[in-house]
Order: sequence, then structure tokens, then C-alpha cells
Amino acid sequence: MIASRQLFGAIQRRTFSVSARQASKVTVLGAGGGIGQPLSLLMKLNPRVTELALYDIKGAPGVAADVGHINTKSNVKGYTPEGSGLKDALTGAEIVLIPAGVPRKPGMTRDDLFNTNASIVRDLAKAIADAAPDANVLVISNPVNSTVPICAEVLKSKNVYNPKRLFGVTTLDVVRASRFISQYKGTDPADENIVVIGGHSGATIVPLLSQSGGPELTGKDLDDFVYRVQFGGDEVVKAKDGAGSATLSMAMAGARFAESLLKAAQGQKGVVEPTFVDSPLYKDEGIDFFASKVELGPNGVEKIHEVGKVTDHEQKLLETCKADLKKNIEKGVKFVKENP
Ligand SMILES: NC(=O)c1ccc[n+]([C@@H]2O[C@H](COP(=O)([O-])OP(=O)(O)OC[C@H]3O[C@@H](n4cnc5c(N)ncnc54)[C@H](O)[C@@H]3O)[C@@H](O)[C@H]2O)c1
Ligand SMILES: O=C(O)C[C@H](O)C(=O)O
Repeated sequence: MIASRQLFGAIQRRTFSVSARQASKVTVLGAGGGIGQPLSLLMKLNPRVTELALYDIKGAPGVAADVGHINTKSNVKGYTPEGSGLKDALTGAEIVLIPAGVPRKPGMTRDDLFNTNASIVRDLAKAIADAAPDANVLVISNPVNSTVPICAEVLKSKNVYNPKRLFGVTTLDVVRASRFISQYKGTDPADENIVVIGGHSGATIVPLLSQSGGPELTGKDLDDFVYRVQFGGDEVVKAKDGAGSATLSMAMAGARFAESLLKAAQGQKGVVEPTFVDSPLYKDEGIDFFASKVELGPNGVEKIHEVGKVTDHEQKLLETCKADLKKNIEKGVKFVKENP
């Protein structure tokens, strides 16, 4: 037992020293915001990151100066829209995280953010196409079901679209699902790995409890669990009472997804995260993007897993999801076509 722990420690140290030798620039667009600040902090704490570029239309230099005093090796720089700020922040980036845009207030749906956030994400995607066409782009800005297709359309229009490198970050749904189920079952959430598929808003969020390998919930318990995962964001919006939506849990989720990509880029095999990507799973039904388990690798998406066996109840949730998702995706595509 002790020998195997020592061996594991040695492997960890070796893995760490190998990965720490590689250069990984991470850029955060919207770094001055509620998500951007703690996300920047978490990326500064990640030893795989060698350079951290923090951009916002306001406040990024301050966040960079603050985070930059933390005694980890990465260099941190803040950028403003002045001059070539956005271009410089993006040039050479391996990962671009986008939490730029407005959050919900009570009574709003994520789709209500479309009018403001669509053009913010479109313009940032244009800058990415020009300055960092090979980067992995991680879209956090809502409505994710539409902002990811917006990014894809912009990248396509500039002939640099790589579907393997564009991700809608749905990790918070997975994080919530494992936390909520652990509260029902009295377990450690670290041991709960719930697959969540579909998209990232209300009924498009479909947790597949039947694939979690534990005892199933039924009846009202199951309905309550599914509702809580689908509308967990609303809980936070309501509790913040006009001051925004989830920021801290989202920063953790975004940092987890970025870490998974970095691990995979640095050679670790078997890194799997549910994420909203250009997916073949329901293309024949006109749904070009879908979140399912995705294996990550040095080229981004390595393998998109099938949805697998689901219960009748989950199949019904999936049908509702697909109908909403299709409309959300079409709305994003149409926006770029009409407002290039
Ligand atoms: N994917 C998810 O699971 C998830 C979870 C939580 C929040 N969100 C979304 O993330 C977004 C950000 O939320 P927040 O709470 O951090 O909001 P926030 O208002 O606190 O921060 C947004 C930041 O974006 C900046 N910004 C605006 N336009 C910009 C531009 N053109 N370029 C660069 N920066 C720009 C703002 O200056 C601000 O600092 C929202 O759309 C929210 O709905 C997504
Ligand atoms: O709920 C929101 O508007 C923010 C985010 O999408 C979330 O799930 O917390």
C-alpha cells in the first residue's frame, strides 16, 4: 500500500515536471467581471499556465496587477481595448476563455441576454479569428446555446473554423448535478460523476442519472433533482437579487474545463468532460451543436461519445431539449448572417 502511494507520488511529480516545461498562454476575455476575476485567480494558481492575458473593456489591468502578485510562475498582463490591446491579449493563446457579457437579473431567461451578448461574442470571435485562429475557444457568455453557434459562424466566415476547438462550457451543470445528488445520497460529490447532455438553459439541460452507476431516484425525488439541475442557475440569480448570476461556482467550473484541456494537450489520455460542441449526434435532425461526453486531446475534441442507453423518462427530457436547442442554435446562426 505504502509502496503504491510512493509510486503514485513519483508519477505525479514526473507528470508535473513534464507538463510544467511546456508553454501555455491562457487569455480571459471579460477578466474584470464577476466570473472573470475569480477565473483569472484560478488560472493563476494553475501550474500548467505559463502566461495569463487578462482583457476587459474595463478593469483588466487592475485584476492583472492584483493576481500578478501571487507567487506562482506564470506571467500576468492586463489589456484594455486601447490600440492593439485585444489583439495582443489573444496572440499566441492556447486557450481563450470568454466570460464577457451581461448576466441575468431575476425574471429573465438566458435568451433575454441574447440582444446584448450576441454582438459582444460576435466581435470577440472576429478578433480571435484574426489573432488566435488555432486557439481552443471556451464560451461561457450566455445564452451558450446561441453564443457558440455565433462563434462558429464568425470563424467560418473567416475560413478558420475548427470544430474541434470550439466549446460551450456546460461544466457548471455537471458540477451542480454531482453536488445535488450527493446531498440526496449523503455521499462525497467527488465520487459522483453525473453525465449532463443537451445544452445550457432550462429544459435543454438533461441530467442522465441512469448512467451514474448508483441507486436511481424515482417519482418526486427524481423530478426535484432534474428541476434543480435544470434551474440551478435561477436559484443563484434569485438569491443574488439583482446583483447578477453564478460567478464563483462558474469560475471553478471554467477553470476545471480549462485544466482538462491543458492536461489533454500535454499528453494525458482519457480526459473526458461533457461540453457543448459541433456534434454529429443529432445533425440529421438539424441540431448542429450538442453537449455530451467528449474526450479531449492535443487537437481539442478527440472523440464525441454517443448518448448511450437512457430511460423513457430521460428520453422525454431529451425530446423537449432538442426542440428548444434547435431554435436557440438557429437564432445564433441567423444573427451572424443578418449582422455579420
Ligand atoms: N456558461 C455558464 O455556465 C455560465 C455561468 C454563469 C454565467 N454565465 C454568463 O457569463 C457572462 C458573464 O457573467 P458575469 O457574472 O461575469 O458578468 P459581469 O457583468 O460581472 O462581467 C462581465 C464582464 O464582461 C465585460 N465585457 C463586456 N463587454 C465586453 C467586451 N466587448 N469585451 C470584453 N469584456 C467585455 C464587462 O466589462 C464585465 O467586466 C454572462 O453572460 C452570464 O450569463 C455563464
Ligand atoms: O443562470 C445564469 O444565468 C448563469 C448561468 O448560466 C448558470 O447556470 O448559473
